[in-house]
Parts: sequence; structure tokens; C-alpha cells
Amino acid sequence: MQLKDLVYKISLLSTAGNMDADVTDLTMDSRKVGPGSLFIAVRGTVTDGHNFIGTAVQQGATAVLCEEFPATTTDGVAYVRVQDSARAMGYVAANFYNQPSQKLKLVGVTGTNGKTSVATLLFRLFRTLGYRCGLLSTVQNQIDDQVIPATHTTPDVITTNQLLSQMLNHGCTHVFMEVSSHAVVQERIAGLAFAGGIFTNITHDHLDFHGTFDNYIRAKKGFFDQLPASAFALTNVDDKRGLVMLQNTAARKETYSLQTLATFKGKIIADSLFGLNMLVDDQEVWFKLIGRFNAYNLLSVYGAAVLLGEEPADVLTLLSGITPPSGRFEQVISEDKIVGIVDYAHTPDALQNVLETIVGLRHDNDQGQLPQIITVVGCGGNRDAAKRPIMAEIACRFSNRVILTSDNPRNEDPMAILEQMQAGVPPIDFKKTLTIEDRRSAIQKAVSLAKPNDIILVAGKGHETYQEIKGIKYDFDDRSVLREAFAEHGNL
Ligand SMILES: CC(=O)N[C@H]1[C@@H](OP(=O)(O)OP(=O)(O)OC[C@H]2O[C@@H](n3ccc(=O)[nH]c3=O)[C@H](O)[C@@H]2O)O[C@H](CO)[C@@H](O)[C@@H]1O[C@H](C)C(=O)N[C@@H](C)C(=O)N[C@H](CCC(=O)O)C(=O)O
Ligand SMILES: Nc1ncnc2c1ncn2[C@@H]1O[C@H](COP(=O)(O)OP(=O)(O)OP(=O)(O)O)[C@@H](O)[C@H]1O
Ligand SMILES: N[C@H](CCC[C@H](N)C(=O)O)C(=O)O
Ligand SMILES: [Mg+2]
Repeated sequence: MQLKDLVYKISLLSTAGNMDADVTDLTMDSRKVGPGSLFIAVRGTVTDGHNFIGTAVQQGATAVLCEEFPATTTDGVAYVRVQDSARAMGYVAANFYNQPSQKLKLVGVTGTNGKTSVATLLFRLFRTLGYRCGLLSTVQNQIDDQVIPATHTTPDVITTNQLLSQMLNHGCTHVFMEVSSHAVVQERIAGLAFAGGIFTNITHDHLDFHGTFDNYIRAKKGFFDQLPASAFALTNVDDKRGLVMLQNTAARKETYSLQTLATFKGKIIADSLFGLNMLVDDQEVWFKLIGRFNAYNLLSVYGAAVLLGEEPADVLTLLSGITPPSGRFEQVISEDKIVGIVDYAHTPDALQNVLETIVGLRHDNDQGQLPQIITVVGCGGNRDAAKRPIMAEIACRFSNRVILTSDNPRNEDPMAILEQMQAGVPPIDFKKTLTIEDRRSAIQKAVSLAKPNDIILVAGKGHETYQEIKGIKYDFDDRSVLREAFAEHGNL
């Protein structure tokens, strides 16, 4: 595609060189540049893509899009200067791939917790309704049955457009994607035409990146501010910030609630280890998911499906048969009935929700005793440190035994992370808390402490099949480790 067509509708500050230059590939990473590439220089959190313009040109870039021209330009290379290259990249990518988002029904899900759950449930529901669908999520990207590994919750905007274009070629009509707050701030959703946006909730997370909670709220709201009038904006009005999200949106405002008047209204009749029994818009339904937080997820999925034009009764019938995504309240049960629950709770709110659900679901055994709750939890390195003591305190508040351990330490010292978690353990709970740095040993210890009917919650990593330590991803899967520990202990 010619450079002039790629920058269609983008406001250009200046240009140099041949705007008819033929571009065969787009990248924002100089290491991926080859002959024919358009290199987009983006200012990042670690370095500045502008430092790599020279390298990109040496490697054969045909054109460069940037916010500042380099001191010397090279003959035969075209340069385009814009105000904000991250934002412009969204529009360039959409032009390059022929506006795939405009030809699909693209629905974005944002919020601290529940994005993967809601996007995956929508994907599974719409496939069951008979549509070909796409999914962009933390766990994986999917084009119908084809699984494409995901590296981020929301990919960069070039990858997203490329995937949307593949989805379109495959005949997909609906695509469901997670919109992380990082993605909004870094313009990873720029130029995408959404048919709808869903807000789940907002609580403490990512303050390392956003600085303050207000900035974090603003980032999430930024998604709704960008929605067009043709889209719907569906929000959880039971969340304190639910309506804030819709303040400045041009989209049609719709709501869901378990507590108050809303477009889509739900009520929990019963919540058990077998599923949720709910009234949804006065229809009684059983769902396979567990916990009050999933009642919210299901209600938002129902609302979005109806807003996309589906029959409410069909939606409820099919939704009642849908299973949750991998690593979300996933149960591994030992032969002698120790209940292992692997859950991706990696924020204070998620951990509290999952533990409250477990506390609410357990009941007395034959001897009239309540099962113990043993929680194994850690916090990721190179991520928001403020949540570490809070998560440890929550684990203590709702559990009989707590084992603090490593999550993905990344480039941090695991013991330093654990010390920050320990700072949140109330003195009265010292006795019931252990710290075991090695996650496998921590899970084994939990199993050795458990008796039949006890519940072991292994929180934080859910579907992840690796543990990232100093840049290396080692194979690690909480579910397999739990199964092995049960087997070694003679309970499986
Ligand atoms: C903090 C963060 O969000 N970082 C993302 C960001 O990287 P960055 O700003 O650090 O980039 P940088 O290293 O400073 O480089 C700046 C530019 O120079 C370019 N460069 C760099 C080196 C070089 O030799 N040549 C070159 O061209 C880079 O390609 C980049 O375009 O842009 C990169 C390209 O899109 C992302 O891969 C990277 O994600 C990192 C790996 C990451 O861990 N991100 C996490 C925090 C994240 O985004 N998480 C959210 C989910 C959070 C949640 O809701 O739970 C997500 O959506 O996944
Ligand atoms: N609606 C919800 N409200 C609160 N907690 C939830 C909700 N849905 C799921 N959770 C909890 O949060 C965890 C993560 O859920 P999910 O993966 O759906 O969230 P996410 O927003 O995609 O997370 P990420 O930011 O990592 O992409 C679950 O394992 C569960 O413990
Ligand atoms: N999307 C989240 C995932 C956190 C998962 C947890 N296991 C961790 O590594 O902290 C993040 O990148 O912050
Ligand atoms: Mg997710």
C-alpha cells in the first residue's frame, strides 16, 4: 500500500520524501524492520523508538512515521511527522488492513476484574448461537477453534488489526476483546470501531503504572469516551464508578445491576459449588459459574447479547450451558475429597471475592465441623507493589491457614516481594501464616496440611502455564502441581 493511502485521515505536521512509497509491512520495533517496512517511532516507558530510526533505515525501512524528524534524513526514505505516533499508528494499522473493525461487530470489555471472563463467555455464547467469532484475551486469542497464543491482555494495535483481518477472512461476524487500562493510555485501541463497550468494575490495581487511582479511573473512562454514537456502553451501576464511565460517552447508555433499577436486572436465588441460580429480567436460570462476581459477569454478557440483537430467551437458555474460562475457579478434587480451587485472583478485590465465595459455600461435614480454608498466594514482581500487604491481609482474614509464596517474580527478588506481603499480616495471624518462596513446595505444604473436605485456594496464576523468573519462563501450572501433590500425598 502506498504511504499516502496509509496516512489517510491522519493529520500530518510535515512530510519529507516520496509519499507514493510502497509499504509492505508495519512495525514499531526496529528489530523487526525489513525492506519495505514502515517504522513507527513510539515513545515508550523504557526507551524511545525515535532512538532507533537510524537502525530501522539501515535495515531497509521504506518510510518512517515519527513525532520528530531525525537530525539527518536519508535519501530514498519517506518521513512523516505527526503529533502522537502511538495514536497515529492505530489509524495507519486500520488503513493497512482495510478497516477490519468496521466490518465486524467488535465489543470491548474493560474493568479491573472480569474482562477475560466476560469476553470469553461472550465468545462462547455467540459461537453457540451459530456465529463465527474472534476473541482477544489474556488467556489466548482465538479465531473460532484456532488458538493463537496471547502475549498481552490487549495486543498492540498492529497485531489487533492483523488478527481482526484474519478473523474477517475466516468469516467471523463478532469479535470480543479485553481492553486493559494500559492499552487505553498507550493508544492500543486507537482507530478501532467498536460496536459496544462493557464496564465490569474498578478497584485497586496497576497504580505503579497509572500513579493515582483517579488516573486509573480516567484511563478506563477513556475507552467509553472514544466510543461512537452507534455503539452501546453497558455499565455495572452497582460499582461506585459505573456511571462515571458513561459521563462523556457518545454511545447509547445502558446499565446492569443486582441491586437497583437497570436496563438488565438480576437477582441471585442460590449460589453453590454446583453453580448459580438467578432471576435475570424475571426469568429463572441456572448457570455453571460460581460466585456473586460471576453473577455480574453473566448479567453483563446477557445484556451485551441482547444489545447486539439476540433474543433474550435464546441467550439465557444457551448461556446456562456455558463453562467459565480456564483457571477461573477451576476445581481439582483429590480422591479423599480435598477441594483444590485454582483461581486467577491477582488483585485485592478478586482475592476477597473468591474467598468470600468459598466462605459462603462451605458447609459442615458429618462431624459438624466446618472445613478449613488453606490459601496459597503470591504477588507478581514488576507490578503494583501497594497491593502486596493488602492481599496478604485479605488471605489471612478469610483463611484458616495461609501460605505466602512466589507468583511471577519477574526481575524482583522473590523474598523482597514476600517481605512486603508479610507486612500486611496482622500479628494475631502470624501463627497461621507460613512463607515458602518456592511455589511448588508451598502447594505441597498446603496439601500436607489439608484433611478431607478442606478447601485449598491457589490464587494468582489461574490459567498461566509458566512462572517467569528473571526473564525466563519456566513450565509451571498450578493445576498440574496440585494434582501431582495430591498424588504424591496419596490422595489422588
Ligand atoms: C509497561 C508497558 O505496558 N509496556 C508495553 C510497551 O513497552 P514500552 O513502553 O516499555 O516500550 P519500550 O521498551 O520503552 O520501547 C519503546 C519503543 O521502542 C521500540 N524499540 C525498542 C528497542 C529497540 O531496540 N528498538 C525499538 O524499536 C519498541 O518496540 C517500542 O515501540 O509497549 C510494548 C509494545 O506494545 C509492550 O509490549 C509493553 O508491554 C510490556 C511487555 C508489559 O509487560 N505490559 C503489561 C504491563 C501490560 O501491558 N499489561 C496489560 C494488562 C494489565 C491488566 O489489565 O492486568 C496488557 O494489556 O497486557
Ligand atoms: N466481575 C468480577 N468482579 C470481581 N472479581 C472478579 C470478577 N470476575 C472475575 N473475578 C475474579 O478476578 C479474577 C480474574 O478474572 P478475569 O481473568 O476475568 O479478569 P481480567 O479483568 O481479565 O484480569 P486481567 O487484568 O489479568 O486481564 C478471577 O479469577 C476471579 O477471581
Ligand atoms: N495482566 C496482569 C496479570 C497478573 C497475573 C499475575 N500472575 C502476575 O504475574 O502478577 C498483569 O500483567 O499485571
Ligand atoms: Mg484478562
